[in-house]
Amino acid sequence: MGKVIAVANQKGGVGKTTSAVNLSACLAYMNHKVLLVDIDPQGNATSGSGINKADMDQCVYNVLVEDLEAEKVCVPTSVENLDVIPATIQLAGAEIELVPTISREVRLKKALEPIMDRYDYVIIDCPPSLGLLTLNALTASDSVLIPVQCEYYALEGLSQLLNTIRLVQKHLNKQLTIEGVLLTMLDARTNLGLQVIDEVKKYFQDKVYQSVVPRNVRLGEAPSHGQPIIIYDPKSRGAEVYLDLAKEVIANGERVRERN
Ligand SMILES: Nc1ncnc2c1ncn2[C@@H]1O[C@H](COP(=O)(O)OP(=O)(O)OP(=O)(O)O)[C@@H](O)[C@H]1O
Ligand SMILES: [Mg+2]
Repeated sequence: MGKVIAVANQKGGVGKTTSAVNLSACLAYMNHKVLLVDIDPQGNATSGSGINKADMDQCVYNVLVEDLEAEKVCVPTSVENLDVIPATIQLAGAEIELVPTISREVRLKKALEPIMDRYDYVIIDCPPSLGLLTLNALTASDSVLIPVQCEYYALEGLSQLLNTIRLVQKHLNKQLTIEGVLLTMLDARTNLGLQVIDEVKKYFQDKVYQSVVPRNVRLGEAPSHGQPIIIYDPKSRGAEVYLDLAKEVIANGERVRERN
């Protein structure tokens, strides 16, 4: 049975999609079967993994709102072992349309159940909000990976996210844990970035990944070519760091299995 990891932070532009796409592609590159689920109406994880949104007449919206089987919208990517459940702008309506529906927070979890045994990892890219779409992701997940941008105000707003995680643990998904905190977009030339790393480590301690994602031009360019960094520029620093992150995620999973 695959492990489900939500990539979440309600703050916008902190590197959620970049991390979801590239962690997924690196896990797939390391021979794991991976499903990337885009539940952000912006659909950036969809286009970033090379899927043309204009070609899609169905997406995760139809799964969440109309009970379409997840496998009907699952598409392979040009990366071996990596499938995507895409999102298009149609999903923007779901946040409101789901409000009156039964079990509105468990729709994604239920939809993924029939295809879970096909994958080693399911990575969910969340929108920058703590609404019903993110709640669906947290309810469907074993753990949450939290990207934190190395900038002033980095920790601001995180208490809201942690609070939501606690509420989900209490009411919807007891199993949910914090997978890890990923520092992103570090500009190593500034002291500020290093200060933020210290501060985040003080707060989250051993939950912070050793891998820290630098600001890297190639990482910023890759989405416009519809390619994960491991394909776009496998020798770049960005590719190296996301491969290291994938190794940490795998190793952490093995440690947890040994403990249980
Ligand atoms: N390490 C990096 N180096 C350079 N550019 C980056 C890096 N990480 C992300 N970016 C760029 O920064 C922008 C925001 O990143 P991204 O889309 O991953 O954030 P997000 O948290 O998913 O945003 P949103 O909240 O809108 O969904 C994008 O243009 C992305 O290409
Ligand atoms: Mg995003």
